[in-house]
Parts: sequence; structure tokens; C-alpha cells
Amino acid sequence: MERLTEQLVEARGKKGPDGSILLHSLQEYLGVVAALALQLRFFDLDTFKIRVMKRSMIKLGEEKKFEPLANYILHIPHLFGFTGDNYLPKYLEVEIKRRRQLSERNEQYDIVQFILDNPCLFDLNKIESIGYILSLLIHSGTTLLKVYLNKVFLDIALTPGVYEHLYQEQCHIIEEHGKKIELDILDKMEILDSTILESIRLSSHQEWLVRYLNKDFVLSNGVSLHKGTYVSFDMLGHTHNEKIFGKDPEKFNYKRFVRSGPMHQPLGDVSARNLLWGVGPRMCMGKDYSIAIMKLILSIHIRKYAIKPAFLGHKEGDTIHTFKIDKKPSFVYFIPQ
Ligand code: HEM
Repeated sequence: MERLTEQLVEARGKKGPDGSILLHSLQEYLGVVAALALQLRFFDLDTFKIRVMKRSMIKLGEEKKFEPLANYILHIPHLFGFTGDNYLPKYLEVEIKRRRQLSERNEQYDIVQFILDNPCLFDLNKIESIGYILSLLIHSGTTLLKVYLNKVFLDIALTPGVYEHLYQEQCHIIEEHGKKIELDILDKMEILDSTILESIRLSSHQEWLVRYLNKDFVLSNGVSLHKGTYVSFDMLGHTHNEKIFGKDPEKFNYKRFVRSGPMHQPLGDVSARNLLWGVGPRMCMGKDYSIAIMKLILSIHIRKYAIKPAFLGHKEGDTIHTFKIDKKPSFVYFIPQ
């Protein structure tokens, strides 16, 4: 985690007066960290391989369907959400060349090694295209992530008592385990886990897990679905079902999923109470990264700042930090404590 933070500061070089990283654009931040996470093997590379093959993206750089897309992105990186350089393609190029010259196989099983180990899937003469396609993957994932993360910040800021409880949880963790945040420490943040899941549950879309039918299908209740149509799961109806989520499913109850409660549900485990990451073979590949980064960003902010809504959160003279969402300042203010 420390390495991630160091590399992040290095990549963006912006520190606040108190040494904190200023979040100029939440998505840029998430994108940089996701690129770093690919190096640290946060993604399940074996599953990635299966999907690459299944989707017949054989030889990523060569595939006709993807090449124009990669070229398109190459010429308009600013539309891509990242300002400055998109350094992932450059990193891949340099690192792949370097490792090909090594006499022994590199120990680190990361995205670079994955590409080198699977020449049947990747055309190594088109490393730049591979880099941009990976950037596209990160971009679409982080677009979703920034929206949800902002929603969690808003719920914490707007609901009385939530920030205080989350702050107490962090103080308790610091007392027991010190200030360092490692992956196993993130697992101990159970109120935060429940808060994130509850916040995202309540921002569900009606249409979730959209599928195109390539054959006719009859459901167990007799409803016929026809080839050539799109179907989706009614997530809004599902997340408001009392039988699954208990009393007052429409209300924000940040303790709904805590370990000691009857609805206990960890953010990372898929079940009827948690379809956030999808289910089955198309499940989110950025799940572990997304959970770790959301908890990391939230816990760092809870420890350092009082999280308040912009309209009532500060007194004159207070130092205020905020971040941008789609070029607009977020409604959440961070006041150093
Ligand atoms: C809170 C944030 C996120 C949520 C809620 C989320 C949710 C999902 C869901 C529900 C699916 C399955 C879609 C389906 O079955 O039709 C999915 C797939 C996927 N997600 Fe995420 N995701 C998030 C963040 C990310 C991030 C940050 C990345 C990468 C950096 C990512 C990469 C992927 C990939 C590669 C797939 C597989 C697509 C496929 O096989 O078709 N996701 N995600």
C-alpha cells in the first residue's frame, strides 16, 4: 500500500500543505492506482486469460475489431479521462522489452509477465495497442468506481452519526494495529464495509447485467424470452425486497450488513444480498481492486478529515479540500482535524 501511495505521488506529484495527496480528479487518481494495481497483481490474471480467449480477442493487438479502437484512443487520450500522459502503454513497452532480455523468468507474476507468458493471446509487435486496450478497461471500470465512491462519501457526509462511528472504528484499529494500512487491516474495517455496500445498494440501477439472447428461452414461470432481444435483471426491485434485505429496505442503514447483525454480508462475497459485482463467469474482474481502493481512500480520509456536506460543513477560516467529479467539485468537503 505504501508503495502504491509513493508511486501515486510520484506519478502526479501533487501534495497538499499537510503532506496529503490532493485529489484533483477522482477518476485520474483511480486510473493511476488501477494501473499500478495491475502491476501488483490485484486482478485475477487467470480469469482474465479465460475471458480473453472466450471472447476470441485472439492476439489482442492484431484483432481487426480492436485495432481501430486502440488507434482511436491513441489519438485522443484527453477524452479518456486522464490528463497528462497515459503512462501504461509506455510502461508495458519498456518493461516487456526489458524482461525479454533477461536470461531468467521474472519472479513477479503481474500483467507484464502474463502477456509474455501468453504469446498465443498477445501480439508482442503491437504492445502499444495492448496498453491502450488495457487503459480502456481501466477507464470503464474507474468511471463506475468514481461514481460509487462519490456516492459513499455523500452518504457519509449527509447522514448524521455515520462519520463519527466510522472515525471511532478507525481510532480503534489504530489503537490495536498501528497506523499502517495493509490489506488485512482493510478486512477489519467492518462498519466501513457495511457502509459501502449499503450506499451502493441504494444507488442500484433498474437494469443490471444486461444480456443479449442468441436463442429462445422459457423461464421456469412460463415466460418466453425471444432470440435477438435484450434482457436484464431488475436490480432496483431486488434491492428493495424486504425478504432479502430486512426491514425498511428503502432506508440508508449503514449497519445493515455488519458481522453481528442478522443480515451479515461482506462487500466482497457474492450472494443474493450482494449482486454488485455480478455473478458467474462474467463477474467483475476489478472486484478486489475496487474494494481495496474504496476502503483505502475512505479510511485515509476518515482518519484525517471531518467529512461534511458542502452546504453546512465548514466555518470561515477552515481549510477545505475537495475533489472533482466530471470537472465539477464534489459536494463533499474534507476539513482537516
Ligand atoms: C464499484 C466499482 C465497480 C462495480 C460495481 C463493478 C461491477 C461490475 C459488474 C456488475 C460486472 C459484470 C457485468 C455483467 O455481468 O454484465 C463487471 C464486470 C467487469 N468489471 Fe467491474 N465493477 C467495478 C469496477 C471495476 C474496475 C475499477 C475495473 C477495472 C479497473 C473493472 C473491470 C471489470 C471487467 C474487466 C469486467 C468484465 C467484463 C466482461 O467480462 O464482460 N470493474 N463489473
